Amino acid sequence: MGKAATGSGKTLAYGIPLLESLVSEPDSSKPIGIIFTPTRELAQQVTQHLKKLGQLVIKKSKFAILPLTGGLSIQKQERLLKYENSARIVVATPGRFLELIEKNLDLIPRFAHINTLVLDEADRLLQDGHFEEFEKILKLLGSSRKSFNKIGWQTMIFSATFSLNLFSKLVTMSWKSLKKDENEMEQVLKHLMQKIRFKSKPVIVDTNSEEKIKSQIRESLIECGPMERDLYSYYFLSLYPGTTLIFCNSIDSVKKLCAYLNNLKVDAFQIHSSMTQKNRLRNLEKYLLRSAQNSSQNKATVLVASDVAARGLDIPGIKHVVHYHLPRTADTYIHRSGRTARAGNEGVSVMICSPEEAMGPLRKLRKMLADNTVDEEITKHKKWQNEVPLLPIESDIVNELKERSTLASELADHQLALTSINKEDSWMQQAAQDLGVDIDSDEEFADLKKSKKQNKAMDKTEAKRVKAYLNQLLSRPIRKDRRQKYLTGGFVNLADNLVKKRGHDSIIGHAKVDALETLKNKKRRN
Ligand SMILES: Nc1ncnc2c1ncn2[C@@H]1O[C@H](COP(=O)(O)OP(=O)(O)OP(=O)(O)O)[C@@H](O)[C@H]1O
Repeated sequence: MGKAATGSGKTLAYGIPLLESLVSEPDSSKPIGIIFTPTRELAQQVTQHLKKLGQLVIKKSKFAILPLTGGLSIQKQERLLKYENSARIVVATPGRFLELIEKNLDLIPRFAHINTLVLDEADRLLQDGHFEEFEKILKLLGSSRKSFNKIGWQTMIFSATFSLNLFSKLVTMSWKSLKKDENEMEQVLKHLMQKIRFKSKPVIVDTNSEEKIKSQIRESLIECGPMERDLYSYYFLSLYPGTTLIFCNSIDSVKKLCAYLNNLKVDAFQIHSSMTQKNRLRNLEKYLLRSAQNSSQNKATVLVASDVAARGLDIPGIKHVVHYHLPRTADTYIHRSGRTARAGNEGVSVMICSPEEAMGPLRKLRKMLADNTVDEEITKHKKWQNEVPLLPIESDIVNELKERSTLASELADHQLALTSINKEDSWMQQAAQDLGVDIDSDEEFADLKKSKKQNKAMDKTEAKRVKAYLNQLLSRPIRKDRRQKYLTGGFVNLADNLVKKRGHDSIIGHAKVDALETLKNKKRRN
């Protein structure tokens, strides 16, 4: 059982021994190990990671390390499984793996030969509803294995978090139900022993028993009204460009925020579970590519994501993680934040929350993340606000951004309403065609369509006008302290900064700033 901070290299901790086995048994076609991951993207990433590491030694088959995940063609996966020397190491999501072995029972004895079973992000299995498929797989492989009298395989489980408390819902959980962390590991072990049926107590390698959020992550907080999250996200991106990952709690918010940012000419891509797998992977690729182009120009590149991207993803160069909504549980907060500050780097994690959230869920979150090693007395008197510094907000810049933000938001609502109407329309057309009904002659259908359009979307000319006006606003540079009349007046000589290309790339009159440095300086002053 391996526990280590996010981004510390757990993949290779299990990957290297697996590859070693592969190299030491090059001529056998027997599977060596199965790695289970909770998401499809993570399975693809682990496959790439291991393939890269093994490229010089794995020569027998391109498919020796094979990802088997949902969302991609099962027929193709069935075909690849038949190739010689393929699937020596399988990286799978439990659902698809179960589907494959239930469909083709010959695969059960084949995979029952493995020596190693790895569960990445294993603590997810402790959560309700995540275990059934995995349990079925264990049963099928286990009973087949008995028939050829093999001793058990080695089970390795990994995560950055192993704690039952961390799964409690931050919104509904009461203060009293927060248990102290004593014997927490024991509780988790008991739980896992029942579920995974370890033969004996597992060896635990815990590289960070005290720290819950790694010290290379600078956390921070933006407090704003519940309807101002868009505006403050835009503010953050305008002031601190760089590769950023923004997490939202709902798919609708992901779609809206992505459209909103694109309207503001910020390069934003989205990823959420209701997209097709191909589009999810394509958007991740586009994000990586654009981020590489933009970082040389100091421009923001954003991935707006639901929690499908919270665990395990290793995207190089993410400087900032923004929690557009507070996550629902503390484990999600740790994993989301861990998408930055990877492989020894530093990074920033910013929570955007309303004052109401700050009084409830945020306080609970901070309590759960509090360092257990700190003297009880000190912790008791330590104000939770001190633990998460507020990000300094410059109200004149926020005011500058307000009008464009409102327009971009209206336009995004309009765009999303149009998309959903169009989708419904094509669905209705199809249904009508199937039933042999002429949809245009049906007044009820036409009225319904009309009222929906009136409720959600602007009319065409209005949308055009808003877009044109927004673009006009966007063509004007943002200026710090617009009250300063002349570029050469005031404390900061704006003209001089402009000529010498000093200062901020998109906010005239502002110094170049870096979120990480700002927070480091703030902490020093505190
Ligand atoms: N010894 C090393 N030296 C330098 N970089 C490393 C080393 N080991 C791993 N890395 C790199 O560190 C990054 C993070 O590794 P990995 O994705 O395995 O982290 P993790 O611990 O699984 O994180 P998470 O808990 O978020 O899944 C990867 O890009 C990996 O290539």
